[in-house]
Amino acid sequence: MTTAISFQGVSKVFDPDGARFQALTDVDLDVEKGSIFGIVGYSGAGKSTLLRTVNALERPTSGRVVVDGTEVSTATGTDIYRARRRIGMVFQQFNLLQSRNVYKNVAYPLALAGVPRAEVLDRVEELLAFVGLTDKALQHPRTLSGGEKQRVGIARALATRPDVLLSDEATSALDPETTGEVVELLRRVNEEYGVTILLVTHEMEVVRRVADRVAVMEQGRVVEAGTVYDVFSRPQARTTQRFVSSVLHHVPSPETLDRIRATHRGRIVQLHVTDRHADDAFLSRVAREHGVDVTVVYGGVSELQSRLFGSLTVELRGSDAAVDAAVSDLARTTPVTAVPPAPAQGGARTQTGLAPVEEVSYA
Ligand SMILES: Nc1ncnc2c1ncn2[C@@H]1O[C@H](COP(=O)(O)OP(=O)(O)OP(=O)(O)O)[C@@H](O)[C@H]1O
Repeated sequence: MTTAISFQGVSKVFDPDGARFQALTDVDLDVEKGSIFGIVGYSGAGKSTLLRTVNALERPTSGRVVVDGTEVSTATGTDIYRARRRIGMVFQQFNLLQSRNVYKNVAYPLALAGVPRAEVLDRVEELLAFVGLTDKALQHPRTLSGGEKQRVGIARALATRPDVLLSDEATSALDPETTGEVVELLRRVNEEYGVTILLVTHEMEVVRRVADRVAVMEQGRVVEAGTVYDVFSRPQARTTQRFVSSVLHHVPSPETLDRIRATHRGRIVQLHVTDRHADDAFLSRVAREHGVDVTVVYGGVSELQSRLFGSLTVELRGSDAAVDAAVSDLARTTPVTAVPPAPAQGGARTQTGLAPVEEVSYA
């Protein structure tokens, strides 16, 4: 893989007025050229600080940040100026110049770079057409909707033909429909201009829709990273499980599980479904071969990056030996988690809703 952005042991300590605060600790990540890489985490996790090291708006206290071969973390003078021209940025609050119209906002970085006027005109026209705002060129930002303002922000960020686009919560101020439009636009920026996108968000749905890979941050550290498929289908860290459960509803909440338990007296297990099961009537085969009844009592299957994944909660009924054999058989192709009887009223519950307490894994 060709690496566009490399974070190598990046740590950042803020020390305003002696109040030392460690915002980043030993972050190691590589972002592949031409990919969309999501960084998620709750407020204060250090996402923006990490993003801002890429264009040297923040300097690491230790470690290195390398963008297309240039070590931006130590670059100064013309080196940093040159590196920044290759890196665009969009912000949650758009950061448009209110006194200038849409055309002049998009033209601004080109004017700063001393690009000849005729060239500026061509580039701005092209970009306004790309983001669908040709007819708004002479309007001022205050007359635009949030989605339109962000499209101006994206056009402006692309003006100098960057290789990398940094998106800092670009959709967080937008409603869900407008978020979808902006996410779609980011996908086109990636596909049509080949721009590598590093995208900070607290919205897992945005990552699900558009990112190739994702890193989950907590208290300044990366707690999990991988392809979007792997992270969504088998989240490991508790924070990741919370984020994933906010957008996927394949797994019953503890309350729903209690209700299921009350009406289904057989053995209840939860199964991960992956694309290994795509054309496989695995449940009916297991039922037939082991002479057990299998009923799906909860679950769902989604498609992510053109691959299947999900979770099924099933009830198995038959003799203990037959059910044991069926569970062992299922566990050969998928992780199986046994669901114990519902706890008595007031009993402990998991916080995430991803799996009941005292689960027994057969995987
Ligand atoms: N210039 C600064 N001086 C002191 N502390 C800072 C500074 N910038 C950020 N921090 C602190 O570093 C921590 C991480 O902030 P950061 O903005 O990177 O988090 P985040 O994950 O992007 O969260 P949010 O989405 O709320 O911005 C926060 O506790 C924040 O208060």
